[in-house]
Amino acid sequence: MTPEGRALLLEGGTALGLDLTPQAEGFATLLTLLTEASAKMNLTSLRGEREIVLKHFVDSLTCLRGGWLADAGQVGAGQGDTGQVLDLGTGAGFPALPLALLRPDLSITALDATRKKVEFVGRAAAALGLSNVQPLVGRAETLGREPQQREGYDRVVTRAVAALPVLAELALPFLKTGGLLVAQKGPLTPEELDAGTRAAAEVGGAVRQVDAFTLPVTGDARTLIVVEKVAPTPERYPRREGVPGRKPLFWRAT
Ligand SMILES: C[S@@+](CC[C@H](N)C(=O)[O-])C[C@H]1O[C@@H](n2cnc3c(N)ncnc32)[C@H](O)[C@@H]1O
Repeated sequence: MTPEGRALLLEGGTALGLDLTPQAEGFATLLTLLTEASAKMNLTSLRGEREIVLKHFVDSLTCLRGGWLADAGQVGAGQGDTGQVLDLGTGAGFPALPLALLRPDLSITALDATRKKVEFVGRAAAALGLSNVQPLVGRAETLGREPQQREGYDRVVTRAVAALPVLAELALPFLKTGGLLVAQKGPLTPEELDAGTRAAAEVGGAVRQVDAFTLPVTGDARTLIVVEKVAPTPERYPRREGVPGRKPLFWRAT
């Protein structure tokens, strides 16, 4: 990472109230791994140090806004003191890898349907010495029905994966009652929020916060949506693979 890239990383962190100095070397290694791997396969659309630092690294860490992940281990008392976090649709490891660098106390499962992306996340986690990241390949619709996955997590984080009604159906089955979905999105329309609120209620959730803000340095619009699981998800959800995206609850497919 160049001195300019490091300065941007630290500036972005400061804007989020985070001192990233201790993790700067880890982020530099991740930048190298991502750049090398992207030259060989289609891992991420973002290219170039500035974009990766701001729109992958700093953007990923905005899931820490509001402190919703601070007490992830407190949910489901008696299950150990490590918060179980699922990153649903992690892609090349975002937000899972930046989050794991900052929060060794969290046990993060990085799930994606695309094997080569998950394999990259596993390789990157090993190179970074992150023993708190577990890669998982598969579709959320199917894994969310497996007994060892369903209701297995304190938090689900997810960045840039789907419309809110789709996220609610895919994510809520993974959460213990009392757990939280922390969804990172771009701008959110009132219509999407309305459909997402109704979809969340259908699968056992309630929207707790909608936090609209701008990404440090770039000024891009972002929204962090927090949904609490207040009741078990009905057995019929999630519907079979592809259906939540094709026929979203209370929403039109995009
Ligand atoms: C636009 S990418 C975002 C990746 C990453 N979260 C990021 O912010 O860079 C969306 C990812 O979600 C994954 N995905 C979408 N629907 C999924 C599903 N039903 N189950 C598992 N992964 C899914 C895709 O394979 C893709 O890698």
